[in-house]
Amino acid sequence: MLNFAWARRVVPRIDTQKERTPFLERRLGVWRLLIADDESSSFRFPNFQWGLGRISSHIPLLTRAYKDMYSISPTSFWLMIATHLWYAIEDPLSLYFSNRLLLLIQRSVSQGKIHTSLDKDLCIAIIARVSCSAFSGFVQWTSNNIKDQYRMLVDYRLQERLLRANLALDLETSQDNEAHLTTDPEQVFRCLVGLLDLGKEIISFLIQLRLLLHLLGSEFASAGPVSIMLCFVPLILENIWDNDLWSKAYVKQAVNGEYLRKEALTLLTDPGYKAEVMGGNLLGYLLKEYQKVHDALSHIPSGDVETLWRRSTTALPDIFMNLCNDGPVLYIGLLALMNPSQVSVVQLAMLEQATTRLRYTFSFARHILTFWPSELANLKNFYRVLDLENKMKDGCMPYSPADGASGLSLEVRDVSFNYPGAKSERDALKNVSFSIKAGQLVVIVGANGSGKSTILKLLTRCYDATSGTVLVDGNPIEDYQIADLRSVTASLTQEHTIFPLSLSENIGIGSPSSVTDHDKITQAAKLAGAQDVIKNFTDGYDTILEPVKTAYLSYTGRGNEALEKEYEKMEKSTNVSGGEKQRLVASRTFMRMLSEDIKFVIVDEPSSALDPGGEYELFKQLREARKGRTMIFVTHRFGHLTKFADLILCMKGGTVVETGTHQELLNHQGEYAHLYNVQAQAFT
Ligand SMILES: Nc1ncnc2c1ncn2[C@@H]1O[C@H](COP(=O)(O)OP(=O)(O)OP(=O)(O)O)[C@@H](O)[C@H]1O
Repeated sequence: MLNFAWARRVVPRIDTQKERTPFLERRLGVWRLLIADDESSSFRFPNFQWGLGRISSHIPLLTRAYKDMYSISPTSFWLMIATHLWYAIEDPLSLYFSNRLLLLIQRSVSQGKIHTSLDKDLCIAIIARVSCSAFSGFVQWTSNNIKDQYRMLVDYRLQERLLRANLALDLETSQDNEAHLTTDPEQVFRCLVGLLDLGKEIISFLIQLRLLLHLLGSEFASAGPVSIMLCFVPLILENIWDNDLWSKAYVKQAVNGEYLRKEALTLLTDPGYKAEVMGGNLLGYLLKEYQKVHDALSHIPSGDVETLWRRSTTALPDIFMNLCNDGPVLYIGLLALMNPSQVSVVQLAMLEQATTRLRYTFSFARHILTFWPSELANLKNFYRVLDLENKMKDGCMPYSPADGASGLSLEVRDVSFNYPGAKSERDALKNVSFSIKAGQLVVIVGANGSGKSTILKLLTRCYDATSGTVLVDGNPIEDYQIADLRSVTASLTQEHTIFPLSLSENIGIGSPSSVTDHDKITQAAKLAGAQDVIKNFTDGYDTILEPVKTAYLSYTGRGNEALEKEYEKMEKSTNVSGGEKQRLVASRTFMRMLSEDIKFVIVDEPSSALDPGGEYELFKQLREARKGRTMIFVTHRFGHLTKFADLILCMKGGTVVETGTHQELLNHQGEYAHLYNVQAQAFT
């Protein structure tokens, strides 16, 4: 790698010497650029060396990937290998036929008459050349078709595997960095085919080399090796002057304060900020601030870093590279000048043709190896995500409540818990103990951050306690099969949201086995008070409130007014109020609760956006569905629920500070009474 005068080495602060990764740093305009510089200054074929080294160290991974690819469609796999083999010999073969044709024509012309045998040879050569081209066209057409179909099939299967792996992750594992690795299954196919392409180019190169030496014959032998060497020169120089930013591994960071402020001010034009910007009459202020940062930026070269990089280079490398590309032809021309009698026009043409093909082979191989590292990284990430193991171990014991059971009984014994990776010093829960009898209606109250929602997460086994035990019907919760526990639980929390599906499916999915049961769906919507909301939509239950992106406008379509209007009509997402959304989401929980199987219901503050009437109705309907179920509510509003509760848990700072009924806790005059009185005072 060339050491640029402007570059300075940056070593990130990492503890061990071994882990140090040097970068070249450069400032361009508002950007700070860090360029990976793994092999420092010695001369090399960086990409080739890198690529082959990486390939060998990833053989197990590649073998696994090819096996997967093969198992998806063995026939397509072998057909693809066969077409690659054909492509490997196609170039040398057509080169051979072309040159044979040229030689025969030359001989024919130089002898001034056409011999019978020569004529026959010429015919065969023409037929061979034409057949080769025709067959090549056929293989190309077939291989494109096979490859497209195979790619779609592989993409689909790999997407499915990734989806399955992601859906199977538990909450804790899904929050891990590892689960968020960037991976695109579509690139997996490209990576595997890229390696086949590379193999094809290597075979093709070796055969071409052999052929070239053979075709040139003994009288012109010395020109061959030198011409081939000259083909390498541009490749070597390209690596030395590898000065295209796109071919480097880099990270760019905007470090100019004014630029960042300009970006922030521009962001404020987004529709999400519109109401506040208008309401605050911020137009004048924002324009003035924008002008200020704009003035401050006027002396700094603007544009993206890639453009700035290009502008900072000179034309000399480009000129020199072009001359080097012409090296083989110039060399042969020189030979012809020095010794015209020895060099024939046909030989010149052959050499020119052969060296052009060789150069093409080199640059194609280089192109593959430039992009291959990122494709390989993607492949690696893909399998890392597939191989992720859930941190939470599933239990073996099935959970099947007895007939006529009045709900789950729960016991929390001396439980402490901290969220994985939490930055807080304080445990989210500390030495919490309580027990809930089957069929009880329990309300958890307490200040923000006191641990109410966390308790629900442990009772539904979203997380396991750091210490202590949670018992369900007398057995440790970890002993049960998680899927069984989930199948008897219904939940409604603030985190519940509307899926990008029809309203009917949004509700029906609460009980997947009844997803098409329209009567049940309307009943659930009625219980949640969502029926009137749904009736207002033209498409009723078929409405999709937040659809996935449906339309794409091509780049050249921009500016075409008629097309743009059509495009805008195609994108329709509908906004609903916060309260309407909560009613729709609650319908899904009611749908679930319509099933007799549900024995445990948790409700976490689902009514923040509901009007008082809506809130009262929601809690009433939930309470009325309590028969045969244990119910736990988390709420900040005491009125509708706490008076009906069999048990109230009052929390503070991660512990349960009081337990009892509404009246008992009021008499106790502690934390609960304090919270209750604060609310009650508002109405007196
Ligand atoms: N995913 C998380 N990662 C790290 N810490 C968390 C996480 N969720 C909650 N906490 C922390 O755990 C503590 C208890 O949070 P929890 O959500 O249980 O409180 P809460 O009583 O339900 O609060 P609120 O009334 O505001 O909903 C808080 O200190 C909170 O910051």
